[in-house]
This record gives sequence, C-alpha cells and structure tokens, in this order.
Amino acid sequence: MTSSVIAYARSLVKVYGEGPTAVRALDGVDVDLVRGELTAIMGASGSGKSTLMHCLAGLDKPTSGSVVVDGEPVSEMSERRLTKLRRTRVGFVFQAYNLVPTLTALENITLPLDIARRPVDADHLDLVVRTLGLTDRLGHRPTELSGGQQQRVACARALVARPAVVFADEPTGNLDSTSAAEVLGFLRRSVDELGQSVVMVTHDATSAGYAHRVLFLADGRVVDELREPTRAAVLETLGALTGPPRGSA
Ligand SMILES: Nc1ncnc2c1ncn2[C@@H]1O[C@H](COP(=O)(O)OP(=O)(O)OP(=O)(O)O)[C@@H](O)[C@H]1O
Repeated sequence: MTSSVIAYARSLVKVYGEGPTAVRALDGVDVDLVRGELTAIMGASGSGKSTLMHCLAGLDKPTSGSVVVDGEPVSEMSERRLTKLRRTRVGFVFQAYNLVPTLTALENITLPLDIARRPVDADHLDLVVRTLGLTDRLGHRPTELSGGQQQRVACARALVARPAVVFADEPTGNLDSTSAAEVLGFLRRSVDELGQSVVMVTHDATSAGYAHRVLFLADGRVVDELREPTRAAVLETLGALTGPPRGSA
C-alpha cells in the first residue's frame, strides 16, 4: 500500500444468511481508495454498493477478507474500537440528513466532536462552514433550512472532525436537482480545497460526474472503473453492464 491510498479492501466477501437462502452481497472485492479523491460507487440495485460502503466504514462486518482505513485494520476491530473509529476517523453523510431538530446548525455540526469530548478547531470549522456556504445559517434549526441546506449541514458535521474518509450513501437522494448540484459541488470542493477523501454511493450518473473516479459493481464484484468521468461515459458504462439505460436520451 502506498501513502496515496487512504483505505483499501482485499478479497472482501459478505454473505447474508445461511444455506440455500444465503446472499453473497460481496464476492471478493479488491479496491484501493485514493487519498484526496472523490470516489463514486455505482451499480444496479442489489449489486452490493451499500454493503461495500458499510464494510469499508466499519458499520458492517465482512464474512472474510480485510479492510484497512488510514492504516487501521477495520475488519479485525472489536466493537469498542469500531465505535471509536467511527467517532474519530470516519465521517458519514446519509440520504436522510439525520440532524437533531432541537439543535442549531452550528450545534449539529460540532455534535460529534462534543460527544467525543474533542476540542473544536475554530479555524477549520470556519473553513468548512465557508466551503459549504453555511456562514449565515449557523443559528438556524433544521426546520428553518431547505433540504439542500440541511444536507450541507450534515456534510459539515461529517467534515469538521477532519476524518480520514467521509462515506456518503446517496447524499442527494432526497434533493431536487439544483440542491443536489450544490451539495455535490461542495463535496467536491471539500476534496479539492480541504484535501478530504470522500466515497459516495450513488445511482445517478450526473452525481457520479462530480467524482474523480467511479467504481462499478455487479453481483458483488468491482467490474469496471472510470477516471475523470463524464455523465455520458458513466451512462455508457452502466448501459454495458445492465443493458440500455432508460430515459438517458
Ligand atoms: N441485512 C441484509 N440481510 C440479507 N440480505 C441483505 C442484507 N443487506 C443486503 N442484503 C442483500 O445483499 C445484496 C446487496 O445489497 P446492497 O444493499 O449492498 O445493494 P445496493 O447495490 O446498495 O442496492 P440498492 O441500490 O438497491 O441500495 C442484495 O441482494 C440485498 O438483498
């Protein structure tokens, strides 16, 4: 592994259930995630995208194989060490923003650090808040913010602790196209300007176009990848994997 790899998986297998009904969600995945890049994971429904992300992030245990994040052997960790890793070394953005409704945007952003009893680096907080365009929204509660603004708060919350990797699962799944473009633009800036490493699961070719690199899964395996993807190239690759794309004219 070179220092340009922030996280990797080797021979990763995840089987859900047992016997004849067992599902092999990951079937021997080898992947290197590059430091300071936005990596998108795409593939048909059921291809294993969420399972891969959850195993990489220490949210789910692989059946076999290994995961290393920022030099830490995630796949071998006890629950206790995993909890610590999730608090300090990885950040999460989910489709549902999962903000605490009674807290302001600023309080939501600093909550993980407060829970971990870690100090807030005011300069970094300021940079993250400015990068995400939230400077004049910090005193607002989630109900006073648009969906796009709430997801930007969730992104700021994931970024503020300077995690090794931010994992985003369909981060724009609930957003209209304008808000989605804003959130994706800010996620990309967090990579280009703050040096963050981000892994994002998405169904959407336009979203994948914001990534440096797209990995394509089929039947629990990485079957293709694109660097500096365009929407058209993503659609073409998906089409080759799953048949002609629908509504892609
Ligand atoms: N907890 C679980 N128990 C049993 N089977 C599961 C579980 N989680 C996922 N699976 C199965 O594993 C396979 C991969 O699921 P996964 O959610 O990783 O796919 P995905 O590509 O993220 O799909 P989608 O795009 O629909 O979210 C699917 O066949 C799914 O039904």
